[in-house]
Amino acid sequence: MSNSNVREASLDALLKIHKNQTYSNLLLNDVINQKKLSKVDVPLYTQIVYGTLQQQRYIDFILESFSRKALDKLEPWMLVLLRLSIYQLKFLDRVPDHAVLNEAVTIAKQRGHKGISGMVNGILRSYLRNGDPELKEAGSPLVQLAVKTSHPDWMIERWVSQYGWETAEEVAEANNQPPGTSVRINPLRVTRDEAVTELQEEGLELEISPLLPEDSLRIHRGSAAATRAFQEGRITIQDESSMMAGKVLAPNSGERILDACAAPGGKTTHLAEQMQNTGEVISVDLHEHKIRLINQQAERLGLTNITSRTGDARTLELEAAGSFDKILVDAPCSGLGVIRRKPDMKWTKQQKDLERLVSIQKEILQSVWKLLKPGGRLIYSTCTIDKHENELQVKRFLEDHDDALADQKMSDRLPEKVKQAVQENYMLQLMPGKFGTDGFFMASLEKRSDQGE
Ligand SMILES: C[S@@+](CC[C@H](N)C(=O)[O-])C[C@H]1O[C@@H](n2cnc3c(N)ncnc32)[C@H](O)[C@@H]1O
Repeated sequence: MSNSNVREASLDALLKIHKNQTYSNLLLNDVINQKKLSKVDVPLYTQIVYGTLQQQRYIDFILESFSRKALDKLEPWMLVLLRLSIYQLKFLDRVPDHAVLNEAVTIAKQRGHKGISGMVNGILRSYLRNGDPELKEAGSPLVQLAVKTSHPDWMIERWVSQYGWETAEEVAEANNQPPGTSVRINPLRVTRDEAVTELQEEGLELEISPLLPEDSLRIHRGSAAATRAFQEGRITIQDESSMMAGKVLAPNSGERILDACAAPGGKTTHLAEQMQNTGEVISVDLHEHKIRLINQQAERLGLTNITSRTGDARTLELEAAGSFDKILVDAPCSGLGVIRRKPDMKWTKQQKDLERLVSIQKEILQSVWKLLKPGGRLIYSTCTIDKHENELQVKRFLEDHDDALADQKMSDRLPEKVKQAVQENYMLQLMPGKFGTDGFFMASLEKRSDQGE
């Protein structure tokens, strides 16, 4: 397939995302599964689609200074074509400028009329002649940072107010870096060293995780999902930050565990593995269609100690009070810690979504707390970095619940390297990229055992 077909496919994909018909993380699987592109074309396609989404704000800043028409007045396909062309001219060294220009003009001729192709040609040539506009033209220092790192103003504003300028900038820069892939080893089927040998024999380049050396491998080259080790349940693709939630909950063999927000089952299966396929993990998710995903993972990994069911964790009355040894609440959240995996989130997420999520998280925590045994442990986790969803949520919960205690020993169950990110001994806030992981939060709470006795 030629590069021009890759660009057509990228244009179609970005147009679908632009019209809110799909999400970036689903697209790639679609294109590969439906064999729309050959294997060799996938890296360029991925780079153009993800890169254009990642840099959209900066690209629009460039386009605004060269287009006579306001960008929202352009036909969507033309805007998307201009964006992906500017992306290649500015950020992709591997494609020569004249090739980008020629193909953009050809596509514009095919999809539009002569006037449109002339406009596309004019805008791209002006950019090549004049280069980037001055960043200070973007506005205040905050807006300049938002444009430079290609984020919406509200996200930058929120991070600056919650963490200060320096961290906000680090987070925003990290969000534009490619995400890593790590895998969790299924200890019921394979040792770490056996997994290393097998994956290397399949051609993967990897290293033993510096954070969780017994449990995880970082994959630097090759597709973990395509390996026999994955298909036959010897490994699971999971970020190391998520593995830490399972390590911190630390379920024992024979225990009864609730995973209150469980789909697609990444953490449920980790808990079940740690329990040596004994005891019971009750895995609940609000969405019926996602229960299938948990079951598929359990089957793939050979786990029979998981019971999955649909349910609303805000009103879980299916279980007797105090009937679980440990509970995981991996709550629905804004996902602001995983932007590098889903760059379109920058343009689809809205600030008002966060308020709604904070109240859902609060309701879930309150409801499942009743189900925890006295002396039991609850881990609350999210893949966001927003303080309202994280530390403020947990602190308020502790204030409102006399029988809840901050687990001061959480650090003992964490990798040495991340302990510097522990707050007040019972909360961990990982920032995106800082330790090579996603942005992730967890807090460990214990239920008093001396109440009501
Ligand atoms: C962060 S994801 C969980 C990821 C999962 N723990 C894993 O590691 O694979 C949050 C999940 O919560 C579910 N959810 C949202 N609202 C819920 C509710 N009220 N009760 C139960 N599950 C809910 C969503 O469907 C979503 O699958």
